[in-house]
Amino acid sequence: MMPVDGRSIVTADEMRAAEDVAIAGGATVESLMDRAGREIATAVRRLAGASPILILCGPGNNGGDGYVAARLLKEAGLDVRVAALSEPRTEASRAARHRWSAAVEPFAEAAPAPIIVDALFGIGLSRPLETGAATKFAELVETATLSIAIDLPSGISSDDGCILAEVPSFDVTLALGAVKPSHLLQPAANLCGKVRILDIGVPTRSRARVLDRPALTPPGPEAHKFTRGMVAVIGGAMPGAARLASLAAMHAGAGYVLLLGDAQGAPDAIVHKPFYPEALSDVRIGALLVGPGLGRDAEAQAKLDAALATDRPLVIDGDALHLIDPDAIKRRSAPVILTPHGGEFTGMFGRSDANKIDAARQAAVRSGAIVVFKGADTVIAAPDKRATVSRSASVWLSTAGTGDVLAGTIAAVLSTGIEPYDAASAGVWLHGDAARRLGPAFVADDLARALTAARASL
Ligand SMILES: NC(=O)C1=CN([C@@H]2O[C@H](COP(=O)(O)OP(=O)(O)OC[C@H]3O[C@@H](n4cnc5c(N)ncnc54)[C@H](OP(=O)(O)O)[C@@H]3O)[C@@H](O)[C@H]2O)[C@@H](O)CC1
Ligand SMILES: Nc1ncnc2c1ncn2[C@@H]1O[C@H](COP(=O)(O)OP(=O)(O)O)[C@@H](O)[C@H]1O
Ligand SMILES: [K+]
Repeated sequence: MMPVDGRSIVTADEMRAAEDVAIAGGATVESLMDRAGREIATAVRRLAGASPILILCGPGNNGGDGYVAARLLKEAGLDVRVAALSEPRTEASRAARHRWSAAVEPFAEAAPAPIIVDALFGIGLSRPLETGAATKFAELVETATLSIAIDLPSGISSDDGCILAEVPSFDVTLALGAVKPSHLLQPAANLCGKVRILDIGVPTRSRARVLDRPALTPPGPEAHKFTRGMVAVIGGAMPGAARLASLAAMHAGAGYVLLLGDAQGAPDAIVHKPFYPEALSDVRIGALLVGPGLGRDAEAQAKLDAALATDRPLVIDGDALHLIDPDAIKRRSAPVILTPHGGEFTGMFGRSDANKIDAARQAAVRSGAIVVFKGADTVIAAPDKRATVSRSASVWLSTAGTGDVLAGTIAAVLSTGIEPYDAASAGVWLHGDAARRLGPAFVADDLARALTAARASL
């Protein structure tokens, strides 16, 4: 059972293609199912101890995995029952069913059990479960003391984070071979519980990964405040937002933070001046941040235009995202990182039918910028189609000002000269780690200060 951080995210089609490569290399569907069933049995045994187990099997290969695991668990002496939604329909799952020597209970009549293993549907789910089956399924899962989904909780589609039927929430999901987008994308991700990967011997390839702890180095003995990274933050109509971003940049490790705007109440370490355009051409600026609390009037537009006209790496957030045209960003030669939440993203790029990973990728291609599409499932995407998805760090991030803190954090990492995609990813990780450290009901100011501990942990 492997943790998911840093691992590839694979769509259903990419998983099937990987399976085809394995089969072309001499494996068979039966041998893959045998390996998957063995890994599942080992994991379930570890999780379930000696408690009685009910395995729910569907008609496809997900069900086949369930029959194999049931047989192995029974051979190991555990109390295992199987209930099937319908007869197996694939050759491999029929063979697996055949080797299960005990009874198969009708799904509708299955009695509850302390441990429920859901092997109804995996990546092959094509429509919602029928109402009766969905109700029975929810009852069995909700009354269990431990519920384990094989590959995916049945009723969520693999690639877009959508829930097709009413799906109960699981304690553990065992992803076969690789995580799928719906293990990370909301709302489906919230039903998966703890996600662990089982190695089924099928190598996978993908341009998308789960966010991992970054490798940031501490300053060396030769460091001084400007080599550590200088961040300039442009203030505006709502000065608190730029102050929060500046505070975050300092606590995330910037060597020097210049706040061009109202700094009333900000720590003395933050250098502040009224905004003047020439300040932006200081070559020591490693990252310029514009947008938090900027306002949306002509003055705000003039500040944004001045920032765009520089050759400094730029983070664009908040109000500035409402003022900017994605095509104008593409004309810029210095790096740009955009940090929209859902509303800002739609305002800039329009509504998309693509899943959140592909929508972020398309936006990155269109703008030529790194796009940090925020939410409980933040996606970081690059114009070359790399994408990283963050697991939800803390639901308590849903409070005003945490986006300003993220923008300042990313600017601090970017100012050190790190590649923009890596800087955005590291910033999202630091932000999430600071939130995890704080627990419930923090405010954005606390979050900015907690970045010191997050940065120190690397
Ligand atoms: N990839 C790999 O490397 C490996 C994959 N493995 C495993 O295989 C799984 C994928 O197997 P799979 O393709 O057979 O799909 P699966 O999810 O079992 O269901 C498809 C069946 O369900 C049916 N059906 C769909 N929706 C329905 C509904 N609402 N209500 C009723 N029926 C519905 C659908 O019918 P159809 O849509 O064709 O009408 C079809 O008959 C994968 O998740 C993993 O567990 C491992 O064994 C080994 C290595
Ligand atoms: N429910 C949630 N779970 C996890 N993270 C969240 C949730 N809601 C918001 N966030 C995170 O909190 C931050 C909020 O940013 P944003 O909406 O721009 O806030 P603000 O504009 O008030 O600063 C983002 O980093 C986002 O990913
Ligand atoms: K399943």
